[in-house]
Amino acid sequence: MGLFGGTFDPPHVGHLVTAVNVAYELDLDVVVMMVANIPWQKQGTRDITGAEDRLALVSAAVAAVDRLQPGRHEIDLGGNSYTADTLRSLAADFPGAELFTIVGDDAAAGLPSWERHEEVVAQSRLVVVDRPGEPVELPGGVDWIRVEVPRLEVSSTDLRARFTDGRPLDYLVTNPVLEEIRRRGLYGVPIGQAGTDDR
Ligand SMILES: Nc1ncnc2c1ncn2[C@@H]1O[C@H](COP(=O)(O)OP(=O)(O)OP(=O)(O)O)[C@@H](O)[C@H]1O
Ligand SMILES: O=C(O)c1ccc[n+]([C@@H]2O[C@H](COP(=O)([O-])O)[C@@H](O)[C@H]2O)c1
Repeated sequence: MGLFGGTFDPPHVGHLVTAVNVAYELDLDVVVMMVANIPWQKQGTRDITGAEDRLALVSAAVAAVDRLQPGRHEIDLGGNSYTADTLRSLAADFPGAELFTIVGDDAAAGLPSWERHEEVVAQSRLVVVDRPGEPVELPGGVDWIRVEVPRLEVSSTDLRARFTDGRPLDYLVTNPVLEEIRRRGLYGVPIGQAGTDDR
């Protein structure tokens, strides 16, 4: 089972392409896209969309995708989200499952700063995918599994900026996610904006 966690504010095609390709390459039955409740290292740097809204976007993103599932364990655990606790919770729910923690190389570089990171390494195999840009030095002492996936220069930060300044979102974010954003009036988009639905 793969654990692919994130803030997903919002989820984009870079996340989805990563998750399906890692599932395929490592022959994982399921990859859980785990929505961080409080991404403590990002908190304070900007306003973060509510966790239930972000979960609804991830649910919309993966609804039609085999092997991908939305995860609400971190929301249910509450408070700051620590991957060490998430892995424990998944291990309790799926006894005996081999766990793979999947991260982009930017997140991988930060592993030593994670809460009880040695537990993360002990409880799971660490999988890293490269994002576009400068190669990142991976923390030592970890037997990283590197998986090549199509590198897409997409980030949630860029998408939020596009919502603000009106640049196109097409092909960077999937239509079900855009519809859910409109339904919920997130990122400054008027609720039920014309062209989607009238709710
Ligand atoms: N384009 C991408 N390709 C591969 N992995 C990605 C990509 N974007 C994000 N990731 C990985 O997905 C996980 C969750 O990322 P996150 O939700 O923070 O997205 P983000 O686009 O980096 O967000 P932000 O721009 O707000 O920091 C992290 O492991 C991150 O490295
Ligand atoms: O466990 C931690 O302390 C920890 C600190 C920072 C990030 N993480 C995890 O790394 C993943 C990517 O995080 P982020 O903040 O880039 O969305 C996500 O699963 C987070 O829960 C985990």
